Amino acid sequence: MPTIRAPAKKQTTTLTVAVKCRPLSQRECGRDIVRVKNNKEVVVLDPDLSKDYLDRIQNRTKEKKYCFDHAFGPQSTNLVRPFFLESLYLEAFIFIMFLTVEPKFFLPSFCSQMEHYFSQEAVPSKGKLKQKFLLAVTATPHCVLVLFLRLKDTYQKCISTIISGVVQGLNATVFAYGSTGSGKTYTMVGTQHDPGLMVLSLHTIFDLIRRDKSSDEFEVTCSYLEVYNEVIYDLLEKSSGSLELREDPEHGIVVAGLRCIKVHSADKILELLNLGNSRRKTESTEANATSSSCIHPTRSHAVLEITVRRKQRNKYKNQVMRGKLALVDLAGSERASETNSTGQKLRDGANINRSLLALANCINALGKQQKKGLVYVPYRNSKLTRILKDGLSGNSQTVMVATISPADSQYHHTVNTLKYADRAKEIKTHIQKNIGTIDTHVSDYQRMIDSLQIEVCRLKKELADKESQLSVKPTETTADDELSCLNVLSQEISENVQERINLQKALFELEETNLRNRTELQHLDDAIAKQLVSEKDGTVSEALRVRRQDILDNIRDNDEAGINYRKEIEENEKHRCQLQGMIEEAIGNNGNKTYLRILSQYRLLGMANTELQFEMAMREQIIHNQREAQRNLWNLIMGLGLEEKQIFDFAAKQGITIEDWTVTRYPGLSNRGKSPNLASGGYAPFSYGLSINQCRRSSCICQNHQRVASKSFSQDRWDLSPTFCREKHHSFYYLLAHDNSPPCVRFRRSSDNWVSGGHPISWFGTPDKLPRDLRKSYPEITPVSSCNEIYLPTPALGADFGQGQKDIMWQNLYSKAPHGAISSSSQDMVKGPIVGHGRTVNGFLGFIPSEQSFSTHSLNHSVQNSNPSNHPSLSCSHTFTNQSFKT
Ligand SMILES: Nc1ncnc2c1ncn2[C@@H]1O[C@H](COP(=O)(O)OP(=O)(O)OP(=O)(O)O)[C@@H](O)[C@H]1O
Repeated sequence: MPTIRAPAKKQTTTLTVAVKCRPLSQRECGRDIVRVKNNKEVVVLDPDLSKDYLDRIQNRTKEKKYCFDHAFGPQSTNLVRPFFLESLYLEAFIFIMFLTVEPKFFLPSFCSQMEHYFSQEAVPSKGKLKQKFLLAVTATPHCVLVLFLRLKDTYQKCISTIISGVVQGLNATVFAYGSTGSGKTYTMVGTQHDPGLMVLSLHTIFDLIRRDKSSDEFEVTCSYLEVYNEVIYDLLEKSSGSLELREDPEHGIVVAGLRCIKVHSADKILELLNLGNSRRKTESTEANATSSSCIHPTRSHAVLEITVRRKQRNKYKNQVMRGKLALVDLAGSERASETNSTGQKLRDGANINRSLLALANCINALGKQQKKGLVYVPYRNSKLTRILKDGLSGNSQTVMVATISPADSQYHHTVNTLKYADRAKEIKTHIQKNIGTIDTHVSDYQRMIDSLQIEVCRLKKELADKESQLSVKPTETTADDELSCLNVLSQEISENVQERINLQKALFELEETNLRNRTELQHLDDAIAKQLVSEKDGTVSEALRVRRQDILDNIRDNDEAGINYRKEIEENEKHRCQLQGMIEEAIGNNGNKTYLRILSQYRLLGMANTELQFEMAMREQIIHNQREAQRNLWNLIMGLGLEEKQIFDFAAKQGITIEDWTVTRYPGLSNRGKSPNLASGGYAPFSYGLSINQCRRSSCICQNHQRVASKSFSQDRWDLSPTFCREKHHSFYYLLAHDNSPPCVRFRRSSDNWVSGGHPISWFGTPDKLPRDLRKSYPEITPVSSCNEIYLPTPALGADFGQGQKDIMWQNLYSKAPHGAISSSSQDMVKGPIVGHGRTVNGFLGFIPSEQSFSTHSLNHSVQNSNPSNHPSLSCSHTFTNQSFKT
């Protein structure tokens, strides 16, 4: 029996930002300009002491003040404070001494004693006692409060809560950001006497595992990598080559080939950590030689990743929770121009700054996003931001530790760091337990990759055999030359493919962002129109207008970025054609054609493998959407106010088992009518998935709330049904209307068509857009066969969005092709069974006929073509159509 599980609850949280100011070092002979107040406020004084009183009171100073979740002054250490160093401990000490010398206060009859002292004149030393009593009364809450705050102040407290989450299957990221020599490594790695966050968190993890009372099985693994010059190296390997980033549907961004070591104690990881640290790239720069206390600044970004797998032994036996803790020590954020570096050093600086600039841009965009709507976040601009993507906006509880120096010479760096930290406060992440599930089509892809890899191995072997045969031939040198030329070409072509994949993914994300922006714009327009109608004087709320303008700006910015990406893809394509031509020529001119052909085939297979991985990444997005849809379905079920029993009965009738029911109580949706979308007739902010079914086939989330017309054969009129949901999910396609006619239309996927059986026959499209004369000529749709086949006119859907589909061939909509027909463009009619379709881009529905074979050339076409159904993401998958879309 198929099973469904209630989705894990998602919790939105903001980034925790802590600032740590290191002590002034002996090498720095400047002034201390940083003040930390109340463990939260950071004041940076104006470094210019010559400013007169007037300047200061008129606020013409460069003094800056920021407030954060935590702020640590120069005296703070990574774990505990030295005793008696701080006034708190002194206060506490005095108080304890006071209590010890006055044992009467410990008596149980404390209150009555006090009454006695103050009511009876007989007590000779009343004045002294009263004084002591008042001191005790005022000191107690003060000490307790300050003690509490100070205890919270330690780093252990600051991050231990998120670390306990890692053992429960949550993700967490901690990264230190700051200029060179500001104390990032000290904070993250620490010293023997003052261990850093990496060490402390490891101890916490193992402590938690040791203290765990359940019978669950734990497995801790760790990896340590560095990003240097935009190249990823494994710090746990002695001489690691460069590693590639890959997007895994289940685990997010992963580094292919990175060593992951199983560890059983914190000490073992510390050993590895020390080993890895000794391999990090360090350099001495001008900036540091003069201005900082750091002699060998690190030039790379280091990421320690600790994964805790928890195999449950209770009733959810097959569940595996997987928590991930990423601890990141970034390189210094100073600008390359400030380091007076040249040559290799300048290149390092530029690359470090490229990563940090990309990180800063992501922080800026994410910060802006919280205030202004959806902004494209350029994660793809550097390896670092791709690695940190989850930590910045995805499923992770994240702590940013901004490190600063108190020296006046570092004023600009300090203020810059604090500015970014301040923006980062706005960033929101969504945490959710990583509970292991197995997705069938993901494993299908994995199987395909595996078989491709086997094929690659076979060819490799064949190649080696050929090579050994060739090595005895006299024409060795010429062959070698040609080979090395071919190698260079192949290398270039694989880089070219990688670049194109990155560009397409970026474009895809960008369009997703803008799609959501457009949906919000539509909602805003509706809201503004409603307000205009209801308010007679025609005044529209300023907030709505401002928001609308912001979204329009974002759309424009994103569109511009999209145009650039498209241009880059075109360039990339041209380059690829040139390279391919050169390879062909090289093969043609060569005597050892068979060998070269194998070599070329081997390279191409490697590329196919890469493209397949890209395809997997796209699928991941679709899976993500499906999960989102499933979550919304749960919301919807909860919103219907049905009894638990009713839902279980219904599910049982459909042959579905519901697992883990308890976690699905979503706030605000517990009662019928509470859902704003259902009750008010407004549009739902997201697509609501409405299918639970056993078969997992192709999938697609469609644009929500598009007006759809349906025509019932019993009545002779069109019913305009503005849907609040329109979604095809797995092998069904659902439509719900706000009103009651028809309340729900469901399309089932038959062996080769979409069938609407038992429900009114419906036509998808927008009749108001249907030209009048055509309406006359095609007054109704005739079912093609007895099983009520229907056609989904994709151009008509596109037309609803005004996406350049003016000349729609309406006759296509009524074609009576024997196997069902869906046009993949406005002009062509493609015959053949529909095996699935891709995804909506700008509200456009794209279908892929299974029997149509696409060449890589279609990619080129799709990039230039304004038809959104030919989106590059779809085209890329065309290469694999026959395997990947047939289910
Ligand atoms: N909280 C602190 N207490 C005492 N010393 C500190 C503290 N923070 C940093 N330092 C000292 O300041 C110097 C610079 O620190 P660190 O190497 O951690 O800087 P960094 O920001 O990691 O530099 P880079 O960007 O080059 O990696 C070191 O000598 C370190 O011992």
